[in-house]
Amino acid sequence: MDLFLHYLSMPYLLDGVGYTLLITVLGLLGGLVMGVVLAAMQLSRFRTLAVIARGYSIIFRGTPLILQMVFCYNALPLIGIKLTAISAAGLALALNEAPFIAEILRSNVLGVDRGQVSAGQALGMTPAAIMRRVIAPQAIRSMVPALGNEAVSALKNSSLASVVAVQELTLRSTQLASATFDFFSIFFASGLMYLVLTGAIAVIQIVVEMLLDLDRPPPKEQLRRFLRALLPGRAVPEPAGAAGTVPPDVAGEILEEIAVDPLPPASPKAALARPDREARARRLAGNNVAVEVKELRKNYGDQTVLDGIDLTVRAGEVVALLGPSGSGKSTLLRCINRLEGWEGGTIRVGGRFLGTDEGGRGLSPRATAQMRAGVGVGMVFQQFNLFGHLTARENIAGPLRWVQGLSRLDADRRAQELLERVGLAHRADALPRHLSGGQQQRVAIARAVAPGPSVLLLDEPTSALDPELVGEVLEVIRRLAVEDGLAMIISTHQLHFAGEVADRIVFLAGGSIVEEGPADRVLNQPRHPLTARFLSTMAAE
Ligand SMILES: Nc1ncnc2c1ncn2[C@@H]1O[C@H](COP(=O)(O)OP(=O)(O)OP(=O)(O)O)[C@@H](O)[C@H]1O
Repeated sequence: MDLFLHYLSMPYLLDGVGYTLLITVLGLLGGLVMGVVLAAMQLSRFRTLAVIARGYSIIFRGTPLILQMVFCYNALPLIGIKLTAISAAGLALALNEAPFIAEILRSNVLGVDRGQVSAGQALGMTPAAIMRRVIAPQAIRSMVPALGNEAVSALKNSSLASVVAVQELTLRSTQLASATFDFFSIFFASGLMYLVLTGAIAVIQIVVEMLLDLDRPPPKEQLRRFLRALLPGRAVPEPAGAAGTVPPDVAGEILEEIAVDPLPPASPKAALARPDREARARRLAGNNVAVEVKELRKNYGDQTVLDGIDLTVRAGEVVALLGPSGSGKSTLLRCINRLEGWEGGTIRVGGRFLGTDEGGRGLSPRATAQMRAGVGVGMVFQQFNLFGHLTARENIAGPLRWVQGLSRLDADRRAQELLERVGLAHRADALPRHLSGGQQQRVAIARAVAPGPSVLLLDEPTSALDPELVGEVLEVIRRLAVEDGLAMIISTHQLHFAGEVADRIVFLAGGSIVEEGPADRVLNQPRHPLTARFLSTMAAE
């Protein structure tokens, strides 16, 4: 035992620990930097870069680290790069770690819900802003455990540096054991030193995970969890109310969450029924054109999804898109917002060709995003697509700061105003996953109208909701239509709502508009047999 304690505090071995740490840090930091570059290359639009990165991964994941160490130390000098043993070992470890770290980064970036990316695009965020504000914060949270694993394996792999005579812990332990023949005490002491180092990595991982935890509890509870994670076998006293019973503040929160949160009273304007439809139609006919779609053709592979669509929507007009599933409603909305490209025809929003310059040449994703924000076209998605790591308030205020350049104060004020308007001011600090579907969609609508768009596209805004939540969302949309005078194109299966709110109904089937006209006329006296069949099927449901 004495010998064991002696080796534990022996400077010769402790120096070895220092070298071990140095190589590990070099390997991890270098691997992280190269991993980011490799991941970016693999995710890039440029195929050549992706192919080069993949080739690198195949070579460096597929060959033993020990050979890479020897290569860096003995072969690089042949081409004029002479490194010290420690630098060569650090470089080899970095080269070896890079493809593993790149895969962790890539898979976590791809794991972020694509709907949130579409929402960011629709809000006018540039690809860089989407990466920085939406993808990276969520990807980083989910990659911490895998990076912790990688750090532990890098630490253990650093022992291979002994092959190029780096005096790290394993080499020094072996040398000492060969000289003293006290194998057991020395290797036991060095094993314990490795355990302390990997234990420290585990502690760092736990702390980072806790700091990044979006549901982070108060500091006292955090300390208790930390101790419980460190001492899994030992009972750490639960605070009152933690076991079995729900503490009063949490119970209050849950009750608040499930409580009905009614919309504020409608403005007198919104409470009124639609004014005389014919007078309104005449007034709308004199308004500027908000959206103009001409001869739009869109294919997915061999399938023609939109086949020569012509559609004009005027400022303030509400158009309901009806049609059977697969008729192309969502695709049409996504094309209008330039979230999709197309094969033929033109689309103008607010008089501008979104995504192309005056000469018809395609703009970069960044320029398209800026144009989207400039023309003022908002979008609400079937699956809400709220940014999962941001509170309701931040979902609205964030894009106002990042895209419209508002100050934090102004953006927060506008977000609060809109949350009040959709009846959710009391849930401003809630994360999307703590809101019901109806509440999430109300926040998503508030987010879409926050920058004051002139055109709002709503893609089946209620079809992902439980029936009892549909009404609250439709009421928010109805009020927007009446109060704000936005041009709206709504794809919906809610016939009653379409009849009440829409000025015009456009019926799509097989990628073509087969009928369009005033909402009450189309709903009550459809002229095309497909419209009639669809309406009677929907009515029967
Ligand atoms: N990204 C895609 N890749 C390939 N095909 C697609 C893609 N998106 C849509 N489609 C196809 O395009 C057609 C139209 O789809 P779209 O979602 O626009 O219809 P929809 O009328 O909105 O349907 P629903 O009412 O069910 O949402 C469908 O046949 C669909 O399978």
